[in-house]
Amino acid sequence: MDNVCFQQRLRECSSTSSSPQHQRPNNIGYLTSPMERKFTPLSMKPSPSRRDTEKDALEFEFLEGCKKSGVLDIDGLKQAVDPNEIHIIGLLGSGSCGVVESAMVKSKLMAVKTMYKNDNKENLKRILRDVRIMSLCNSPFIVTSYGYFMFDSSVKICMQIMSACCEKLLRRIYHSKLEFFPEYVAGHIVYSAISALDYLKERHSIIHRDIKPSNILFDDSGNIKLCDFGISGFMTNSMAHSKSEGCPPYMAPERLTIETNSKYDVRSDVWSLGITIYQLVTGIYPFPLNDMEFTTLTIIANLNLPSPSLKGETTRSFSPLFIEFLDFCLRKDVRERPEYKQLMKHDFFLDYDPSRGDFYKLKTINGNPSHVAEWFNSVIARSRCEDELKPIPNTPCVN
Ligand SMILES: Nc1ncnc2c1ncn2[C@@H]1O[C@H](COP(=O)(O)OP(=O)(O)OP(=O)(O)O)[C@@H](O)[C@H]1O
Repeated sequence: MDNVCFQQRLRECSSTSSSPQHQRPNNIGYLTSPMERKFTPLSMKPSPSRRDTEKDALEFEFLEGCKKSGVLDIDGLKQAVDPNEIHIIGLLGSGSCGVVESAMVKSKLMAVKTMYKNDNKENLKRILRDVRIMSLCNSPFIVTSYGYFMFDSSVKICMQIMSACCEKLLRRIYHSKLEFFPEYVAGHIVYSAISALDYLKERHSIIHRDIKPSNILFDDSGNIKLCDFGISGFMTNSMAHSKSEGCPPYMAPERLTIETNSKYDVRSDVWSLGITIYQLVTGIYPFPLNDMEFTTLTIIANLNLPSPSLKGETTRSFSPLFIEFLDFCLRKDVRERPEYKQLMKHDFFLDYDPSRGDFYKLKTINGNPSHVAEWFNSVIARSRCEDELKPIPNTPCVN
């Protein structure tokens, strides 16, 4: 490997705006401003001297999208909704691109994600991707979109409301000194996330590219769904061809290396899921994190250094099947890392497939009925809401 290129790619990654300490747009507020409530399609003709065809295409897509703005599909009923009918209740979360709030819309409780538009092409690309992919998807393992609103300076996506993301749960668990995610919950997350990722790949040729604890959501019934498609990409010949952003600490080694970062496939999401699961069950991000993100990324990208493994875990015990499954996901050399279809044949995955009847693991564990919903609700009951905002030491702070 050309060391100069490698170092350069690592520096790019560690300085990206989607680094763990995401930068937030300074115009984010909890409340919807009166400006946003008024829908006025933009006149977006760029001046001839500053013509950028890609930006023109994005702005055209935005104008086309405006035609469907304000039409929500709520429980099978399509209806035109006035932005004034969005009654914000409270903040659910925030990310690099905007805020997510709970809201009542036409007597339906929803999550409304507001993303702020600026002059930056990448910002518009990200917003449009999120809108487009959310509208496209129909999977029990992906948060459902009801529709969206487009305004001059922002876009709102109205979606199914979930109860908490894995990151918030992990923070609650850590600060209340509860047991980290049990293996059977990890199994349920693996089953749901891989089903969602496989659906995205097979049905829409989409790669998620941003798998991390904050993008995996729980509802009160124990359902697990993926969200946040802002940096997802469309693949050609099963390969992604853009060196798009992501969250560097969860990026696969091949995405950190200059020769391969613009040509990778869904196996990079397998790695990110592996790191996420490792963190949820041990409570620890598996690489040393210090002020120099560059150092962390160098360790991840170095194929000669060992991968994290639950084999060495001394504080908790895990089944050999789970350990093996995670070891497969965390193979540093992408050529040795399995794709979804291979992982879906692994016994650990199959144990959590509800269609397997008596073999379905969540029916009984040690003879006792065991449900993810019970676990989730007991964590919520036994921990404090304010802890969701407190970071965990040595863990990427992604939101
Ligand atoms: N449908 C939802 N229901 C409940 N909470 C949600 C929902 N969608 C998102 N959230 C919360 O809001 C947080 C931020 O959402 P999201 O990741 O979509 O924003 P983002 O700006 O794209 O963030 P990122 O910086 O991770 O890319 C999530 O981590 C989660 O806690």
